[in-house]
Amino acid sequence: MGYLGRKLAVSNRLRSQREPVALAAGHSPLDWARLVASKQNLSGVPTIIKVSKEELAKHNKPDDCWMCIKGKVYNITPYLQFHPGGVGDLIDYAGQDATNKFMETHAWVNEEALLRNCLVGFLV
Ligand code: HEM
Repeated sequence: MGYLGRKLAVSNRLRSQREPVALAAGHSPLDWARLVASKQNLSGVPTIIKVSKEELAKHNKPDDCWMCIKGKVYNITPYLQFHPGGVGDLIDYAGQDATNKFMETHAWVNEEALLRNCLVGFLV
């Protein structure tokens, strides 16, 4: 099975087990893409920083939510309402390294591109 076939198989498996998530008006993937294209800094920090595990752990609330994926720490707060998988699943990983869960769920998702405006820095 090729890449797209695999993506479809995993995607269908996830969908068959879940109710589709209703995204609020103005929070479609296209709306998020527009925000990314605007190049607005959504990270909450003026410049990229080094983040310790302890610091990461402090940002564990919806209105102050950092998450590490593949060594990069992102401010997920602006993205929460846009996540096609819903807020609930995402918030479980607030202040944590979500790499394993992310890869299990949707290895095909390009988080570096989607979250480039949300980059806080690097986990050290
Ligand atoms: C913060 C980084 C994340 C980003 C940028 C992200 C992005 C996305 C995107 C773009 C989709 C749609 C994928 C597709 O249809 O092909 C999706 C779906 C999903 N995400 Fe995430 N995700 C993130 C983290 C997580 C985490 C940590 C979980 C934990 C469980 C999760 C759970 C899900 C689920 C279950 C779906 C499937 C929703 C469905 O098809 O009904 N995601 N995510």
